[in-house]
Amino acid sequence: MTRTPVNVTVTGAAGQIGYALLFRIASGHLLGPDVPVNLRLLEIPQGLKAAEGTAMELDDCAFPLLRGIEITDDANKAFDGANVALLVGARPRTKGMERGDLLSANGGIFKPQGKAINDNAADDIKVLVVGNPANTNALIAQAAAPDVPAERFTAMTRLDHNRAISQLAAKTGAAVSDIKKLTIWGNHSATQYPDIFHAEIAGKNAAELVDDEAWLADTFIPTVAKRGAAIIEARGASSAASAANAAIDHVHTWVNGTAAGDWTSMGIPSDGSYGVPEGIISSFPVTTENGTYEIVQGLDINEFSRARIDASVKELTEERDAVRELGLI
Ligand SMILES: NC(=O)C1=CN([C@@H]2O[C@H](COP(=O)(O)OP(=O)(O)OC[C@H]3O[C@@H](n4cnc5c(N)ncnc54)[C@H](O)[C@@H]3O)[C@@H](O)[C@H]2O)C=CC1
Ligand SMILES: O=C([O-])CC(=O)C(=O)O
Repeated sequence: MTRTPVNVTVTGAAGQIGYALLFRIASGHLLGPDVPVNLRLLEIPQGLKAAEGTAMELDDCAFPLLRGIEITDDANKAFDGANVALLVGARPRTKGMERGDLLSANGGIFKPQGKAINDNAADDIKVLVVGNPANTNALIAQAAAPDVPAERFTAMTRLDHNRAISQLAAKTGAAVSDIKKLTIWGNHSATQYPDIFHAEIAGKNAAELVDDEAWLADTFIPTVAKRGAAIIEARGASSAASAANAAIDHVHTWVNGTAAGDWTSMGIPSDGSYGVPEGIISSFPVTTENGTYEIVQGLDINEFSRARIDASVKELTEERDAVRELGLI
């Protein structure tokens, strides 16, 4: 049976994450090995030529699942009929830029893109925001799309999730595949909280196995939370392949489901669970099934975790208040 191709829109397609992402979407890693895709690439005018070059290379791969590529600088065209949207293009913080300037510059990108999604995307649209500050950019886009169910707007904390699994595997000597139920709470920023208190390593509680609160507080959490900065320091450029990989993981899990006995981390609009104010886009432990997700409920949050979740959530509410004051939501 021939399946209808899924329309996947990628913004910032000519950037470094775009370059690491598009080939994996076209080869079937985003949605599955039997799902054909149409790619829609959105760039600013200065990025169009490079996007065309990437499209030439995509053609040269002769991917059987890739049914078409469109390149545009018009958001309404890029999101027309989109089923999946990966919002990667963003305004990076430059020297001397205050946080308000950064939020306002990104508001100028994510508000019109949210509206274009609202007006043009397919009814089943799923949005992942990668461009930083990812959680608040997702909130801006979501607020500009009142006709789209809010839960379709998500922000990427899967890279943090994967980084935390890798660090925990290195500490304990466990295989990555033996680590389950790890959680990233809060913001994709240095305040994020990677939580191993409910995580399991080959079925045993990870925090009990590690049994080293000083390592948790002084090594594990800061290493995961500041990994992005460490990559920039080492590579001279920010994470690209690992960020693209996490974007693939995020959407693949959302569409195809979490494994039994495991969960993942996604930045999603809070429903008030775990005392996180309703509406802000914060990372939670979630299970996914049939293209929908649910927050894992009933976890016991100890004092160590509570203080850290609250600190990251406070930062998110401050970012929300700042974009509200700027008239962006
Ligand atoms: N959530 C996460 O875990 C991570 C997020 N990031 C963020 O992802 C974003 C992209 O990173 P890179 O690809 O390395 O940046 P990059 O600078 O290489 O590429 C960004 C691209 O976006 C384009 N762009 C800018 N404004 C646009 C607009 N309005 N519409 C369409 N395209 C637009 C630019 O022309 C450029 O080609 C950054 O904001 C970065 O901070 C990076 C790593 C991890
Ligand atoms: O700060 C950046 O652009 C990179 C980033 O988000 C990360 O690697 O986690």
